[in-house]
Amino acid sequence: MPAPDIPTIDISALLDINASHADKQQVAVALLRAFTIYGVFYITSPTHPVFSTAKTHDILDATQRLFALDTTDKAHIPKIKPGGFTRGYVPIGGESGSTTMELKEGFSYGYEWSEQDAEAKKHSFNGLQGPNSWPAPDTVARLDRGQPGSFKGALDEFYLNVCDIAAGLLKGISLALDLPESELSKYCSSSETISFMRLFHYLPYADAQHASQIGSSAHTDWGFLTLILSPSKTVGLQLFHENEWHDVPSLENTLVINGGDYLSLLTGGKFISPLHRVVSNGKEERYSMCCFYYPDYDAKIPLLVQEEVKGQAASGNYSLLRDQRSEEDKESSSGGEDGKTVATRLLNGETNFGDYIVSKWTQVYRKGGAY
Ligand SMILES: O=C(O)CCC(=O)C(=O)O
Ligand SMILES: [Fe+2]
Repeated sequence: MPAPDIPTIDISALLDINASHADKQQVAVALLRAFTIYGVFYITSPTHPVFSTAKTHDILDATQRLFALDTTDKAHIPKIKPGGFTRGYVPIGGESGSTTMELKEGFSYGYEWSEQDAEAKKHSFNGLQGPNSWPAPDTVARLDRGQPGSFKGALDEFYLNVCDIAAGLLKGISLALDLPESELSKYCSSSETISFMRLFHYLPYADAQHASQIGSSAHTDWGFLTLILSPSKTVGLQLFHENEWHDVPSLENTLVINGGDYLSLLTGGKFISPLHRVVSNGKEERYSMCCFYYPDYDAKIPLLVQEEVKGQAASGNYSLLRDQRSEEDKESSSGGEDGKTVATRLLNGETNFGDYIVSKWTQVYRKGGAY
């Protein structure tokens, strides 16, 4: 299906501390429309480095070099583990949001603590904070291609820049909700230390029905915002809108924004957390760089919309509130609280966002995985 008329919004005013209130308000109006009709849209800001062809090339190049490593090098990158804190290599089949095999490999990294900070903080890290898991130093040196520090440098810079863009977007979203500009930032005082970036390499598969294999199963994202760069022009991300799947093709010098479940719940469902998936055209590989921007670890669902939120939860469309464990894991676990009970505690403000997300990552972890 051709894509619906998904807008591209120039968010420059939200990134410029000297912008006028009227300019920011204009962006807020566009955001309100995009979030309430689609939940997915493109953003750009022509003078910001993230939206430049040169920086897009750098980050794609670093991503492709990483996934081009041979099996032995990849085997030395620590693999993601169950338990919530997701850093390191995601092998093919090592994760799924459903019972379908997801044909992708990934690399997950986030805030780069200096060694001293990591050492000093190690006893007080929350369940979503901790040091990154990079490839072995000799592998990183090869990825640097003669320019020491360039590989990690490109990835770190991209992550921090994208977090800044997310923080800017929150101002516009606050205005779109008729709240003071700084309102939603209150829930994100240390978001960049628990949010993270995932680099993905999707492999082609032949199943045109996407039943036995898929790139990423149909799901909604759990957090505040997801910001996606995918320089490949091939088929990939799709949005479920008005009962049909629509392609969301990459557009030059833009990021795709996906509203997350947390944001949708804050707004009592007014802002859509869209159902989306990643599929293959059977021929081409695809690369994407996705930043999952979270609220603070101890954020709750604010009381302001609590009653409406309970209503939304009953409709059951959020992946955040669904049990995404494999059938095997559901069968083997007995006794503990079921997913629904824990989700209700989140909605009642009895559970932190962070503690809850830790349990979600464990749900989508799959044993094994191939290189
Ligand atoms: O790779 C993409 O474009 C999106 C991936 C995605 O939806 C996810 O990992 O949550
Ligand atoms: Fe997603």
